Amino acid sequence: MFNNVEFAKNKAGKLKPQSQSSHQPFLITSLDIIDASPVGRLSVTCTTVSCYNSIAIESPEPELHLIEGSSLRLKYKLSTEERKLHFYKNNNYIAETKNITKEKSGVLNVLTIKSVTPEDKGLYYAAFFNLRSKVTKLTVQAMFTSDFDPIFCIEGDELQLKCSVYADNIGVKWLKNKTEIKENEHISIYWDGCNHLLTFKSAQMNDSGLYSIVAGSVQKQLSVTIQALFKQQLQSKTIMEGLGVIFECEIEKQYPVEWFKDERKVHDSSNITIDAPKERVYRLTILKTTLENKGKYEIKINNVTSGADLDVKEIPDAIKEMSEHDRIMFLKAAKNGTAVRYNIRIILVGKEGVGKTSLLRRLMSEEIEGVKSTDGINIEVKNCKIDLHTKEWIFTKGNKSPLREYPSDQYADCGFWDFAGQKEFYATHQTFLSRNAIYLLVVDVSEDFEMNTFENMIENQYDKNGEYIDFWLDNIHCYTVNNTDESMKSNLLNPPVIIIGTGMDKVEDTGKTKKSFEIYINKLLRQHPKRKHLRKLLFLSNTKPSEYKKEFQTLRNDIFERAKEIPKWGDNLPTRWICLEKEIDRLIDNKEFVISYDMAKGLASKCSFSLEEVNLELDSFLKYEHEIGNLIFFDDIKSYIILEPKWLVDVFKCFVAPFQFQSQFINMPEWSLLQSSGHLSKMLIKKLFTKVQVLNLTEKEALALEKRNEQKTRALQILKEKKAFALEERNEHKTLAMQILKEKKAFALKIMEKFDIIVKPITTANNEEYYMPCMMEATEFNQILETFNVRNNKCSRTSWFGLQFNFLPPAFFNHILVTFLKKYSLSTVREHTLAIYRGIGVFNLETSNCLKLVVCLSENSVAMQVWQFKKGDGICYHENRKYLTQIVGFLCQKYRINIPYQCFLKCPNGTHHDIAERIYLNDVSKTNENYCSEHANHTLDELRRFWFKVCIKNLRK
Ligand SMILES: Nc1nc2c(ncn2[C@@H]2O[C@H](COP(=O)(O)OP(=O)(O)OP(=O)(O)O)[C@@H](O)[C@H]2O)c(=O)[nH]1
Repeated sequence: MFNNVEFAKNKAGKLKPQSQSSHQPFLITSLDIIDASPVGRLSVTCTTVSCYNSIAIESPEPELHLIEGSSLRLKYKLSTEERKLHFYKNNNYIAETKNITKEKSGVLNVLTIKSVTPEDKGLYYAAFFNLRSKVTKLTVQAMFTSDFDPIFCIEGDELQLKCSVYADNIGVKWLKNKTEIKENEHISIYWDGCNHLLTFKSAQMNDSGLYSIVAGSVQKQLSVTIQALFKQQLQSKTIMEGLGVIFECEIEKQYPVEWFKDERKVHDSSNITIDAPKERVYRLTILKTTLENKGKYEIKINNVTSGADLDVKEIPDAIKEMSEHDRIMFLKAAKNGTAVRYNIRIILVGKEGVGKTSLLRRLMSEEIEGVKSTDGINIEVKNCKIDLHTKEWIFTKGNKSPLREYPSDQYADCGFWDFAGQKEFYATHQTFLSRNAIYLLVVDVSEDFEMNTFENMIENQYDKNGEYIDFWLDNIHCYTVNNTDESMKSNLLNPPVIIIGTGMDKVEDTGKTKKSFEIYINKLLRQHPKRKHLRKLLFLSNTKPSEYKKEFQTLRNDIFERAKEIPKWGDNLPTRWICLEKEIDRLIDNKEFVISYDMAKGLASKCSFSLEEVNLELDSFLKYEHEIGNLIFFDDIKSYIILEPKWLVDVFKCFVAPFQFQSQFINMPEWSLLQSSGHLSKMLIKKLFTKVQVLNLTEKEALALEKRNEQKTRALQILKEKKAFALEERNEHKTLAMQILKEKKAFALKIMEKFDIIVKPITTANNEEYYMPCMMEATEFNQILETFNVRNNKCSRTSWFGLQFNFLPPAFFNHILVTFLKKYSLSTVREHTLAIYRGIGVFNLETSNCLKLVVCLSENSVAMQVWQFKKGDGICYHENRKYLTQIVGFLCQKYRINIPYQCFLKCPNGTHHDIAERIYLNDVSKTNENYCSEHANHTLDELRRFWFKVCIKNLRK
């Protein structure tokens, strides 16, 4: 029995002896509670007690001091092998973990902690029931004496990772993603005694992550977060040349900055401002971009760079050549975005019946059965698309989607204009020719192509192929445009011309024909600059093509390649302008060939043209479209816009009728009056208009046209809703439609007037009478001399003064003559008939009618002379001479054609059209002693005194 043994209530609620009076181990197998008082003390009776007098525990040292990371082995020896010890730390049972193992081997009980940490410090012992070992006090020295709090750093700033170890002889390794970090130009590793430092000179975004710091066998982790410096990066921009652009970025914290363009530092200049930062927002502004501003822009802040590209789109050439106001309107529209679009205009020219229409059909993959030479003046327009990447040509056939639905940045718009070859049309062709086109000059090589040059143009003698080639190349050369880099390199001129020799099926020896045609073209063009337009000679047969029609595919490829040489290829336009172009295409698809300005305004609003300035922007748009040949618009006759040249051709062809088609006018006495006097009577105008289909609709057609054209739903709605008033409304509507037709007729006349096809000479009393000199029959010059009795002794003639052009397009003379008609009063013959003839006008220089100025067209020349029916000695007509040269200068500017000329004089009785005796004013070999070889009695001074006040020698200087 044991008395006075104290028990304490252990955690598990069991009673355990607290202290023992004897050191003998004992085992209580049953315990009877005898008396429960006093509180906290129990009187117990032990019924069975077993004692293990022989059991003892041998303990490790009472104190141990370890370094973090080293291992701890506590070895306890139990005097019996049969029993196993349990281990405790700070009175808590120690369970096994990866790091903690317990082993028993015979009497040996070992507790192992593989790698100790400071958390392992405490009091350790082993126990077997209430038998306990001695306590071992473990202390652990931490390897790292610093904390490892997460680090936040801004990109570009210096990033430092620090740690301290407990002793100065301990090495530290820095790792990221299990790879040891080594020193390099951006990273330095440093230690000073116990302190270690890893430094990144400029933190990068990819420096974020979890770092490991290893000392001995201890590894710590450190989280690093790099915050992007730029809250808002620079954005790449595309801008139209002339517009301003701002590069802007926002950063986390304010730093000094530097801007670069293509790696060169950018400084403030008159066109570039670099703003001081506002609320961490940095800005570089280019006030007005030019093509030189294209490039890569970068801002460097604290070693971090944000970059963006600036693409400056070139203003289309056509816009550059327009007024300042139009350029401003264009740029305003471009601010809302631009897009690129590719247009190709192909103009087929050549003599009638050479196969232009057939060739066009072949190019469009159509059959040519039933193609006949066109009756009179005509124009056929066809469109297709070309895939810019695959170069595939897409035509609308069957149910395919309309061409306008192909995206304009991936497909080129290809428009063909096929002119009928009748030469009378040449009076008006300038309206349709464009500087931005590819010309297919079609020649039937089976015909005789020997050349006579186009002598006596006025008398309609263009009969040889060569004359046509020469004529068209001269005309096209007038439209020479600025060249692209590409064409400049190859010393070529735009617009490009491809000569297509058709009719190869009709020749016997194709090789010989090709060869002689090539030799012929070479001879024809010699060194003339017009030859630089020529890109290729292609020979084919429209009627008997090769098996796979390869020649037409070759031509398609050539067209596509040539298109790229034209300056307007890939023009960037405001997106809303492209939208309006598509709206116009839609109208053309619906056969609307002419629309009112109001209707165009409606479409422009639909395409988001600026509301306040819709008229101004629309005008600029229309001028541009006119310039590139997409439509016909005149700033001074705005009421209508011609969307398809066919409409204008229809009008022109009823007035400017080729000779062989004039039989249709046989029943019109007014037509013969026109031919003899040039007078275009009101009755004739009315009759001619009846032949223009679009201006001569039935009431029903007019009504339908009106409904479509103007989209005036008002009338329609009323018709629908108020059937009772239907009749009345219809009548009203009909009147409106007729009114529109009347307006269109007036517009057509104005256009013809604008093109100098018809003119109101100032002579006519009420100034309402039109004349059309180009349709008059030719009159012999001698006959005119007779009519005015010029050979009479009372009349003296001045010398001729004239301009000799390299090439004078017939329409150009028309313009000159009409300009004279607007300034000078025409002489009259037999009081009523105006002295106007085909290519000739006789004007009164003063009210007494004693001085008459005659202006004549001859081959490539304009010449004038004054008939003096009074003593005109000493009068100098230098003002009239200047007027002629001024007109030519003005017309060249107006029609943007470049036709060089030289001035000449000729003796009074000489024939103005004969080149032989002309004395050219820039020919210094001629001296005053030169006599006219035709009459051998006038000196140069005698010839010039009529036209020049200053000495001719001075003039040459
Ligand atoms: N043998 C032959 N006949 C051709 C060739 N090309 C066209 N033709 C025929 O010549 C005639 C006139 O052809 P078009 O294509 O209308 O000629 P065009 O140049 O358009 O004529 P215009 O409209 O009057 O200017 C038609 O009967 C065609 O079949 C060709 O290469 N060989």
